[in-house]
Amino acid sequence: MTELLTAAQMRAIEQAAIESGEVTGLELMERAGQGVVDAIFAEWPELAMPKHSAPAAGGAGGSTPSPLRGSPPEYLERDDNEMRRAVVLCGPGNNGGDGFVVARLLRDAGWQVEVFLYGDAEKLPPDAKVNHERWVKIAPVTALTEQAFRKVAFADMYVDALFGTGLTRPVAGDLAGLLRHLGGYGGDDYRPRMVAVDVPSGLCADSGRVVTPNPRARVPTATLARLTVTFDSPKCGHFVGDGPHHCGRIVVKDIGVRQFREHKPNPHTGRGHVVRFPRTSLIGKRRMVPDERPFFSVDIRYFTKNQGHKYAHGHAFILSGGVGKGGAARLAARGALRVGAGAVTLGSPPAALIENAAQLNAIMLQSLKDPDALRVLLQDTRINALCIGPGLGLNDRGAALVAGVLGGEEPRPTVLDADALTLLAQDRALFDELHANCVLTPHAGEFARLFPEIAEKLNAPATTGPAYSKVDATREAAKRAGCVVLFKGPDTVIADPSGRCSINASVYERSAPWLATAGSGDVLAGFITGLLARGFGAMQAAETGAWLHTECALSFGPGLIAEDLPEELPKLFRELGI
Ligand SMILES: NC(=O)C1=CN([C@@H]2O[C@H](COP(=O)(O)OP(=O)(O)OC[C@H]3O[C@@H](n4cnc5c(N)ncnc54)[C@H](O)[C@@H]3O)[C@@H](O)[C@H]2O)[C@@H](O)CC1
Ligand SMILES: [K+]
Repeated sequence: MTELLTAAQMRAIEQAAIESGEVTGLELMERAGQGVVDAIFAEWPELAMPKHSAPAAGGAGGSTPSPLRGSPPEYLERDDNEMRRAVVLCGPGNNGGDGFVVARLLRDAGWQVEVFLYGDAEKLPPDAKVNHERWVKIAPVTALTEQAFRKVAFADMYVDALFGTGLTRPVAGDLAGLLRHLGGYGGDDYRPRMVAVDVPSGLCADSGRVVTPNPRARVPTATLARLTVTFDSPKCGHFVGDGPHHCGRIVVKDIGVRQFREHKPNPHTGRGHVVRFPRTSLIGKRRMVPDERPFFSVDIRYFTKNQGHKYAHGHAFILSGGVGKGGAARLAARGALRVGAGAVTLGSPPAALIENAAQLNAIMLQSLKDPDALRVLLQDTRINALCIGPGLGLNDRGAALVAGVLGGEEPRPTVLDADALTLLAQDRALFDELHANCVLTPHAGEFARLFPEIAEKLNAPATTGPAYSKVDATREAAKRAGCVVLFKGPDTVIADPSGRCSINASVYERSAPWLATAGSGDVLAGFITGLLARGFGAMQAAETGAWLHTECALSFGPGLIAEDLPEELPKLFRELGI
C-alpha cells in the first residue's frame, strides 16, 4: 500500500532531510522542478517535440520522444512562433520556488516562458528567492493580477505554482478572482493544459477541500488541473473530498527523501529525526511510488490455510428484516458466501421464511423471531461473524436484535450497517455496547446521525488550512466508537481506534461511478462479514472488503447491479492467484 502524507508530515520529512546534511533545500527544489518538467513531457509527449513536427495533442503514434534536455534543440534558432509557450504562475512560498525552477528548465528545453509572481520577491523564502534571482537574470517577472493574466496569449502549458502544502488561509481579493477564472468560472477552460505543482492552488493538501472565506460560496477558488505532480508521496487531499476533481491525475516524483520517513536521529548530532505520525495508507491498484507494492494484496493465507470442512472456513450469520424487506440481507449473505465464508445462514422472521426460502439455495435459512431465539442460535460457537442492518427495519425487533448481537457473553465480530446504524444513533446505551471487533459502515447521512458533532466539523466550511478532513473525521469516529469505522463514498476512509487509517479511493484510474447502485452497500457489508468469518481481523476485513468491492465493480464495468458484485469475485480471485 502507498503511504499518504499530510502537509505537516511532508514538511517534517523535508526538514529531517535538510538537517541530515545529505541534501539542501535548494537541491530538493531543483529535483521537484525537474520532476514536474519530466512529468509534463511524459503526459504530453508531443510537447517534447518541435511545434510543427509533433503529432496532434493526444499523442497519436504512440512512441514517447525523449525530453529535450542535454543537447540544444535545433529549433532554438527558429522564430518565436515555432516555440512552445508556457505561462508559469509563482506564489510567495516554496511552491513558487518550484515554479521558477520549472520555468528555467522549460526555457532550457527551448520554450518561451512567461513568469508571473504573486507577492513580494523580497519576501520569498531563501531557496525560492535564489531561483527567482536565477530567473530574473534570464527574463522578466510580471506581477500577477487577474487583469495581467487575462492579457497573456494562449500557451501550450500553464503551470500552477501559487500555493502548495503551505496554504493556511482562504485566498482573497484579486487572486481569488484569478483562481475562480482558472477553475473554469466564466467559461475559459485551462484544464486541458494546466499542471499543478504539488497541489492545485486553493485546495487544502490534507483535506482535499477548497479553503474558502465564504460558507455560501458556490464557485470554488481553486485551479482545475489535468495533471498534478507531487513529491515523494501523494498527500491525503489528493484522494479525499474535492481533491480528485481538482487534481485531474496524480504523478508522484521521487525527490530522494524517502529514507527520512523512518529516519533515526544521527547518533552524533541527534538531528534529522522524523517523528512518526499516525499512518494513512492508500488502498490502490496502480503503482504510485517506484518501490512500493503495486497491488493491495488480499492475504491469501486466510484462503489457503484451512483445508478442512465448510465450518473450518467460518460461518457467517446475517440477520434479515420483515416480509418484503429481505433483499438487502440476501445480497449481504451472497457477498459473504462468495468472498469465502464456508457457511452462511440468514436469520429471518418467521413470517418472511417462505419468501426467503424461495430465493436461497446455498445459503441456509433459520427462523429468528426475537432476541431470545438469537441467544439460542448463538450458542452455536461455529457462528463466528455477524451482519446486522441491511433491511432490518427501524422497529423494536430491530433494536432488540442489535442489543442481542452486541451483548451476550462472547460478542462475535460484527458488521453493523444501514438500519442498525440508525438504531445505534437513536440509543446511546446501545452505541456504548460496541466492541473492538465491530465494523460500522456508514454513508455520509448515517455518519452524521451517529457522530453529529464530528459531522458538523467536517461539513463546516474549510476556512483555514489544513482543514478538518474525512480522514480526521473517520479517525475520531473510530476512537469514539471503539471499533472500526468505514466511512463510505468514492473516497471511502477506514480507521480503527488506534489511529490506523486507510483510504479506498474509487477515483482516478479506479473510478467506478456505476458502483453507486441500489444494494451495493449491502454487498459490501456481506464481503466484510464473510472475511471476518474467514478469520480476518476487523480492520483488515474492512480494508480488503472495500478494495474487493471496487475491484469487482471495475472488473464488471458499467451496467453493474448489486447482484453482479459477488459474482465477479471468482474471476478476481483467479486473477489474484487465490
Ligand atoms: N516539503 C518538501 O519536501 C518540499 C517542498 N517543496 C515545495 O514547497 C511547497 C511548500 O512550500 P511552503 O511551505 O513555502 O508553502 P507554499 O509555497 O504552499 O505557500 C506558503 C506561502 O503562501 C502564503 N499563503 C498561504 N496561504 C495564503 C493565502 N490564502 N493567500 C495568500 N498567501 C498565502 C504564506 O504566507 C507563505 O508565504 C510544497 O508544496 C512544494 O511545492 C519543494 O520545493 C520540494 C521539497
Ligand atoms: K500549486
